[in-house]
Formats: sequence, structure tokens, C-alpha cells
Amino acid sequence: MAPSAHVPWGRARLSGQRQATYDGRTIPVGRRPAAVPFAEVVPDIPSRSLDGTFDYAIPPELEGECVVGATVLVPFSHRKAVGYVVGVGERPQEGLAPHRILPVERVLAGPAFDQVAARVARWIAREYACPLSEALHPFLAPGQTVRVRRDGPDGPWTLVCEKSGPVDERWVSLAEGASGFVPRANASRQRQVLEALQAGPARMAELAATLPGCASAVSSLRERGVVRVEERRRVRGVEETTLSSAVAQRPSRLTRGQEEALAAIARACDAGRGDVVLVDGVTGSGKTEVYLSAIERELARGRGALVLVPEISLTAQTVGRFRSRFGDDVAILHSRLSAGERFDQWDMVRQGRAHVVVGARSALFAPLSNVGVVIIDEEHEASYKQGSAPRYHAREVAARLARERGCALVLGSATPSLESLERCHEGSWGGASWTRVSMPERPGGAVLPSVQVVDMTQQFGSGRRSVFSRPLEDALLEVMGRGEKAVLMLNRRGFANFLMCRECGAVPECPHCSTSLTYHERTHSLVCHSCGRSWPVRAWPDPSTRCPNCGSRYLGAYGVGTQRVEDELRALLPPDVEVIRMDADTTRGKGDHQRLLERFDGAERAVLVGTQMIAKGLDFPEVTLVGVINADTTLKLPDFRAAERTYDLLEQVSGRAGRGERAGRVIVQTYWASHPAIQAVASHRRDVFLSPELADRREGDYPPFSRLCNVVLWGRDALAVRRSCDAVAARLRERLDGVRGWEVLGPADCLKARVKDRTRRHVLVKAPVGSEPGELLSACVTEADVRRGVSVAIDVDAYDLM
Ligand SMILES: Nc1ncnc2c1ncn2[C@@H]1O[C@H](COP(=O)(O)OP(=O)(O)OP(=O)(O)O)[C@@H](O)[C@H]1O
Ligand SMILES: [Zn+2]
Repeated sequence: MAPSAHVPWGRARLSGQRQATYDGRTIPVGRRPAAVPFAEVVPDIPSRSLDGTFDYAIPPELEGECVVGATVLVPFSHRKAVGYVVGVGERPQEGLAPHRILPVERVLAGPAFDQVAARVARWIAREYACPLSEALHPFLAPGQTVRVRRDGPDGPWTLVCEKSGPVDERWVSLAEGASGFVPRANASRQRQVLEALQAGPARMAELAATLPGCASAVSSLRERGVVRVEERRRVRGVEETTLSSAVAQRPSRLTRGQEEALAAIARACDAGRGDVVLVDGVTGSGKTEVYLSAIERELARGRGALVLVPEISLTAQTVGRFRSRFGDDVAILHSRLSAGERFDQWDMVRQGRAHVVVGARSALFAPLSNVGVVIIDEEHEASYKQGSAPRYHAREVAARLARERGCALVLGSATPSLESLERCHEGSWGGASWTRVSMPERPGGAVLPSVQVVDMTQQFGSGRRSVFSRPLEDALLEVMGRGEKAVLMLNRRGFANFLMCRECGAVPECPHCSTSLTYHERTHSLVCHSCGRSWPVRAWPDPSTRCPNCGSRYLGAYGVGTQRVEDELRALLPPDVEVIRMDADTTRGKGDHQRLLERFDGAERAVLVGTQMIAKGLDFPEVTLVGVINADTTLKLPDFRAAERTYDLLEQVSGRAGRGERAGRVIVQTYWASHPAIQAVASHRRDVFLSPELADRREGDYPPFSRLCNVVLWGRDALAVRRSCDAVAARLRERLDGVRGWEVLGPADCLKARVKDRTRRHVLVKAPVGSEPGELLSACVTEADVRRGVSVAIDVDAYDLM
């Protein structure tokens, strides 16, 4: 049967010229009419009840364009919907009568993903309990939102496109006819344009900004052959830097650890079935060089690479190292780029002009189909878990992608996650082998720094009130005296700066969110970091101070800010020592981060003071001292990963010291010196932390020995939230009570019980390792009686339990 005979739009019209590209390959246009006449489409209507794919007929004139990955417009129950093609075929599913199938109306955008990526998206939807349309979003071209909107309740459906396409810029320059040309006396604009162009070619947009209305002057000059106008495609998002560490010098020889790691990676690449290599290398052991060499090998075999680094370490240093080795073959993707810049980088990959993609989490979804290796640097980082739907973990998606694409996955860290260590211990997981390779040494004879733990209760007991303990103060003076550099970290995650009444113990909280307010000394204000509201308040000893609870005057500031550390440093050190502060306030603007690091790099002697953003990746050989002002704030977080996070952070920041020829020293200030996480850092022995931690996790059935899922419900109506949450919990218990290895906890108020005036409650579910809780949770939520106005989020393998 030829289905084209039945489709309602009648005779086939061949469109021989149409073609699409994906990952540099041109997808050929079908020769015969209606060779694959059906498309499986996912309508972009995010709703659990509508989740699924629908079949549409491909009209012959759209054939060749309506391919897997394309964005299309389709009729959908009396309206129109934007959808994504996830499959094409000769027959519709489940014996639907071909003549009853509606046609695709338009193709709105070319292919953004291929068949393999579509399979991965289906897996994400199942695994993380989200609608398929949501799982496809990360694969779409950045900044290219297309949706349908209805104007008024009965109005027509219209298409809204928010596209930031490629920027084609028009450049104006002087042409041959310029010599000897004299504008007429009244043509002042022409004269100004010519003057501006004496300095060199300029962009039309810039000319127009300084010389309003110059367009007509330019076009008349162009007609006379005085100037030339050219279109140049500019690839945005490429930063320049003077950072010395932004170049990856090729080492004369690799360390033994590096060679072993590369051999294991080569085996995994050749096996072609998604095998995983965990590069467990101490700080400064040269993991980057391992990544670069592995990528070089894959490029030589004609395959590309995806490299994920935490958003915060996507600095000029990291980017520069990749560019210095692979030049323009690198595309960069991260959230600080503008939508247009991201599109340009993404499009470069799609066109096959870049084969190495370096980026944050979302780089996993770049349109690169011929992948030889996927690399995740600092794989233990919590930021690899996405906080909003689809709530995927990049490590898990990467493992799946590697298997689907038949390539290798490389995970690198000095402090691997307990999940990855456990899988390597098992040797295999999810049908792939997991191998750990350790790199215990720094190249060139550099040694790990010596670590000294300072008990701050003793310092306070002896009457010291400075933020620096005596040993840290002495070390700072000594290091500056030798003309070296130091890094000071202030642990600000957790309950950082707050006000507390010394008489009644009250801590001001946001009335709209159950969050203690953060005190900003600079602006004298209390700020809610959940909703952003702020109140002007002056802390004790200001005479205006009043405790909101008891009216006492002793409402004092607790916790230390980077500002205070900076001020004390300036008082302590000679005036010519540069003190550079790096925190959320000083890195707000684009390029601030890089500028501060360049200043640190270029200084004679300097101290870099910062929050945890300075803990990772920085490679400055002249740093010989690292100080941690307050090591334990993260230990007190109500989170089962608190100890792991503290250990990771301290080990990482310690690793900034002694990376060059001179040995390094670390001083850790803490009120909890006996904690295994602190003791492990002090002795550079991970097992001091790991053994008791694993025992605790096993005992309490926490990851890596279970999968922890968090079902959160929120809404304005507290009673509706409570009832809905009870209903979800009841449904889960009906399905799971007595099932081995499963456990339902709650319902309970979330730790942040109110956010933006919405009540939040949750249910926790522990599922056995190897189970697939996504579908079950999603079914229970759909079946439970969730009230209108109550939102639900299912978070499988939850990281944020607040
Ligand atoms: N084989 C080698 N011989 C000499 N120097 C090397 C070698 N391999 C790497 N290096 C240098 O060692 C330094 C540290 O490397 P890199 O920044 O890759 O460490 P890392 O393992 O990523 O550490 P961290 O986890 O602390 O970020 C770099 O300056 C790098 O150029
Ligand atoms: Zn608030």
C-alpha cells in the first residue's frame, strides 16, 4: 500500500533542494515521494497526563526537512502545538489507519538531535519521572524558543518565536575609491564616517551608535566605491586572557599515573560499549593533561569529545588550556554566555566545525553524534545535578549516553563521589565496566602540602578575637615576607552571616520563607536568599538595634564575611601586598572573575580571599599558603552529604598550595577539629573519612547504598498542600509497604517549609540500588488526589533535600 495515496493533501510535490544538517553531515532529501511518510512527534505540552508521542503524516513537500530532531507545528485536538520529531517511519504505530492521521503543518526548526539522543531523552523521561517534552528541552538549540500562544480565550493561536539566531554583522571599511575622494561641503555625515574609518574597519552597528543615521551616508559612499560593506559571521563567546596558566604546555614526559590512566581510557574507548574510567588523581596530579591526550587520540581517529567542567571552573584558565591545544576545534557552552553566543557555539558543533565541546552540565546535549569520549572533570560536584526539571544527574546521563554512542566515559576528581567509588569497587554497573586508576603523585617532584589544623575554641579561650588564628597570622606574614602568594577561603555555604539576639537567642527569619536572613554588613540590611526581600537593619552596637522578638539591644552579627577578612588583611599586611577579594559581590559582571584572577596572576605578592568559588581548579605555582578561615560551617548542614561536601571542599582548596617548585602549607581553622572529614584532610588519608562515612551510610540505607527520591509539593493553600501530600504518601505506601528494599518516609514539612509564601511539604522514598523508581513515583503522583493549585516535583537521586 502506498500511504501517500490516502493522505488528504493529494499529489506529491518533490522538493529536491531541501536538506538539513546535523553534526556536519547533510541529511539527504528523499528521492521517492513519501519514503518515510510518518513522524512520531512529542507535543510540547508539559503535562503528565498528555505525556507520550503522537503520529503525524509527513506531507511530501516537507519530506527531507521533517527529520528526527526537527521542531514542527502540528494540529493537536482543536489547537496547534509545537512538537519535536523523535522518530520517522513507514508505518504509524499500533495499526492507526493512515488516512486518519493528520499532517505535520510546518517545520519550524532544523534537527537539533539525532536518533541516539532521542533514545537518551526517552531514558531521561523514564529515569527522572518527567514528561518526554521536558526531557527533550536540553537538546534543543539554545535561545530558540518557539511556542504557540492564544490571544484571548477564543482568539486565534499564534506562533511566538524568541530566536536569537546567528549574528551576521556588517563591517564597513575604506575601499579603493576613498583616496582622493572629498565629500560635498554639506555632507557632514559622510565626512564623519570617513574619519571614523581612518582608524580601520568598523561594524555598522557601532558606527550607527556613534553617528546616528549614518546608514544613508554609508550607502551613498558605497555606491561611489568609497567604502566597502561586508558581512562577516562573528562567533561570539570567545574571551582573551593573559593568564599564564591558561596555556597547556605539552609536558616532556607523562607521569606513571598519567600513562596508566591513558592506557585505561584507550581500552575503554576501543571497547566501544560505554566503559567508565575514574581518574582518581590527587590535586595537581595533571588530570587535565590526561583529558587532553585522550581527546587528541580520539580526534586522530576522527571522533570528537564532550568535556564537562563545573560552571564555576569554566574560567579563562580551563577554556584557554583546551584552546591552546585544539584551537578553533573547541566550542564553549556555559550559562554566562548570552543566548546568541550560546547559539553560535552550539551551531558550530552542529555544522561540524568544532569537535571538542567544553561546557557545564548542558554540554552533554550538544549536537555531536560522533563522540569518542565523554569527560566529566570534578565529577563529585553537586552542581552536576540539575535542580529544576528535568532533574537529571549529568554523570548518569553521560554513562547512558556513552553506552548508546559506544564511547568511553572518563570521570576525574581528587575527591571522587561515594557513588563512583562504590561502582568501581563493584567493578561494573549498568552493563559497563567501571575502573578506578589512581594518580597519587604530582608531576616534577612537587609534593602535597602539609596541613595544620587549628582548634579555634582554644584561640577564642586565649582571648584572641581576630578572624586569623596566631598560626595563620604568622604564616601569612612569613609567606608575604618571602614574596609568595596565599589563598584564603571563607566557607560560606550553609548558615553564614546572620544576626542573633544575645539575650533571647532569636535569629530573624523571613516572614514569607522559613529561611534565616543573611546580614549584609556593607548595606546594613537583612536579606532573604530565597525570595530576595530585604530589610534595613543595623546590628549592635548601633543604637537603633532592636531584637524583633524581645526588644533587646544586643542583636549582634555572627559569622564572618569576606569583607571583614579583607579589611583585617589590609591592616595586617604591608601596603604593597595586593589583596584580591573574590565572592558573589565582586564577580557579578561578565569577565570580573577572570579580571581578578589576572590581577592575582600578575601581582608580585598577593592574597586571594574568596568563597568556595576559589577552591577548585586554580593552578598558580607561586601559591605556597592556603588558609581556611572556618572549615566547619558545611558540617552543620542538615544533609546526609554534609561531611562528604566538607571533606571535598577542604581537600580541593588545600590542593591549591605547593603546585610549583616550592612546597606548600595549609592551615585549617575549625571548631570541630576531631571530625573525621577534617582529620582526613590533615593526614591526606581519604580512608580516615571514608570508612566511618560508608559505615554510616550503609547503616542508614543512604546513597550509595540506596536511591533517595524526594517528592516535594508546594502551593499557597497550606491545607491543600497538606492533604495532597498525605494522598501521595498514602498511595506510595499502598504500592511499597512490605516491598523489600523500599522505604517511604514522611510526609513532613520541608526544611524550607515556606518559600515565597508557598507552603512546602515532602515525602522521601528510598529505593534499592539498581531499581528504577521514576516510573513508579510518577504513577503514584498521577493516581493520588493532588489538589488544584498544588505543584509537585519528583526528584530522583535528590541532592538538595532542603
Ligand atoms: N607530565 C607532566 N609533567 C610536568 N608537568 C605537568 C605534567 N602534567 C601536568 N603538568 C602540570 O601540572 C600542573 C597541574 O595540572 P592540572 O591543573 O591538570 O592538575 P589537576 O590534576 O587537574 O589538579 P586539580 O584537581 O587540583 O585541579 C599544571 O600546571 C600542568 O601543566
Ligand atoms: Zn523570603
